[in-house]
Amino acid sequence: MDVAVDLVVPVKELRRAKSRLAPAVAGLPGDDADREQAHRALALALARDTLAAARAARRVGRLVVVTTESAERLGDAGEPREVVHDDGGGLNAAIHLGAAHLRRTGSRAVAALQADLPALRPEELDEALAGAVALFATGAGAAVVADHAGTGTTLLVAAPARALRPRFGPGSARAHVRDGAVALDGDWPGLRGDVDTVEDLTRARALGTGPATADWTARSPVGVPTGPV
Ligand SMILES: Nc1nc2c(ncn2[C@@H]2O[C@H](COP(=O)(O)OP(=O)(O)OP(=O)(O)O)[C@@H](O)[C@H]2O)c(=O)[nH]1
Ligand SMILES: C=C(OP(=O)(O)O)C(=O)O
Repeated sequence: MDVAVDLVVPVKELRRAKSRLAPAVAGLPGDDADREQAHRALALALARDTLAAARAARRVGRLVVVTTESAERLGDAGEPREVVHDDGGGLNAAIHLGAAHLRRTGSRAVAALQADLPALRPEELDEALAGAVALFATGAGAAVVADHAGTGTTLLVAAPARALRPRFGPGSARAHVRDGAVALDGDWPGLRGDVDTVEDLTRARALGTGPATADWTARSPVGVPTGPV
């Protein structure tokens, strides 16, 4: 196996996650509790598909999830991964916790991957990680993959000798580049396809999502346009 990079995936507490996706469940039948349940199920489906694709990537070594959710909820029992408890400090703090956990016991390059990439394909992640490792060989300290809009970050990779220094949040792609990360080019629509809004979910469906998100949309069609993107 061509292992090169250890991965941190932050997964927010499901009942607080993906608030911008509320319109996807607003028209569903039932009461508020039913819609909240469907909203949590959608956030979980996005994370499960992301984690399954990441686990299938050949270049991913250890995979650490930082979350308050249970490991069993987040995927198949057979998927090897470690879980670090989120201490409630927010997204960048969660990534710091995961990276520190990895670096205490390892010396590989470390990356942070967002957990809302339901159309991610393992080959895309492998290509991006290979691109980052090639850059490190030329002296770069970090590499970044911007989201489909070009403003956010879906993947941040740090060379073995450098701290990860996550600056996730609005405008994070530019913040990571300002901090020395090199932006990776690549035709990786699934890797760049973070799902924050119903429009993003429609785009991801057109690319083809993993089974958890496909199952959610099949069972909860209201609020998710089914026409051409
Ligand atoms: N562990 C952890 N993960 C987080 C936290 N905040 C965001 N994330 C994760 O970071 C990634 C990107 O998060 P956002 O798109 O900002 O997600 P969000 O806060 O759930 O979405 P909105 O409520 O719509 O802003 C997703 O994988 C989230 O699960 C946090 O406080 N802790
Ligand atoms: C947290 C980020 O983005 P979003 O909230 O748009 O997913 C980011 O891109 O750094």
